[in-house]
Amino acid sequence: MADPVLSALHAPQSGAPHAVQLRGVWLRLGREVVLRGLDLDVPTGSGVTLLGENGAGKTTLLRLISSGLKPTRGEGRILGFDLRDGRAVRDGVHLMPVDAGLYPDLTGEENLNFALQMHALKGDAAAALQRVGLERAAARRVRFLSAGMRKRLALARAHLLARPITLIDEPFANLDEAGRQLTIDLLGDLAGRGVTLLIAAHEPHLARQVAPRALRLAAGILSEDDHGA
Ligand SMILES: Nc1ncnc2c1ncn2[C@@H]1O[C@H](COP(=O)(O)OP(=O)(O)OP(=O)(O)O)[C@@H](O)[C@H]1O
Repeated sequence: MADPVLSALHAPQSGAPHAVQLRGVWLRLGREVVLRGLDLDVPTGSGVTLLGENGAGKTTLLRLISSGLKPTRGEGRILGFDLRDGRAVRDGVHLMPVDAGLYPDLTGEENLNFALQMHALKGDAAAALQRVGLERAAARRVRFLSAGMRKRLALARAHLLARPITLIDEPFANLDEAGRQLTIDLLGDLAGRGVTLLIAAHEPHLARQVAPRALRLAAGILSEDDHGA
């Protein structure tokens, strides 16, 4: 028998179709209940800035949307797929984690080409490295790059993959002024191409330039934030 909640989520919406839909999502990690009954609708092609204090659950929510964590309770659809269908969800979603999530023993260029291969995509890794000012890091192993250089490389990867849902955890950390502007340019470019962006950040004035809608996580509850601009 069809699950009534999932069926309702799957039903045509009156407005734009949604890239992300969550209904009554709870998530417990160890002894802690991090998410408490979240409802969320993110229209396809829109941008959301996710705010909240350290430990509020922003990373946890991004991991849930990317299928890296399963809800303890509740339902959801990501690009129309059941939230629990990890294989389908992962193909359409890219998560750039806060530590960049690169392979330290591969070079910059190898990291980009490997990511393209994993998604059966073609792309110009050399041009992507040039765009983020990392031409000279192309042949260097990631373990020898600085934190800011890794962040630039991870941004280049997110831009190159341009997955329909792109989740970015703290894109501005470790970056210099030019790197922050570059990040806004690259993420703005993705937004302009119709990518749905969710950005967890402590710099709402920067993130909201490309992901204007602000949501705040506090005590496991998600609410609209009109004061984050
Ligand atoms: N693997 C884990 N096991 C148990 N608890 C965890 C685990 N990962 C995270 N937590 C807890 O979940 C809560 C939310 O953490 P999360 O990393 O999602 O917060 P955040 O909003 O991203 O914080 P920050 O702004 O510091 O990056 C924290 O209290 C954290 O201790």
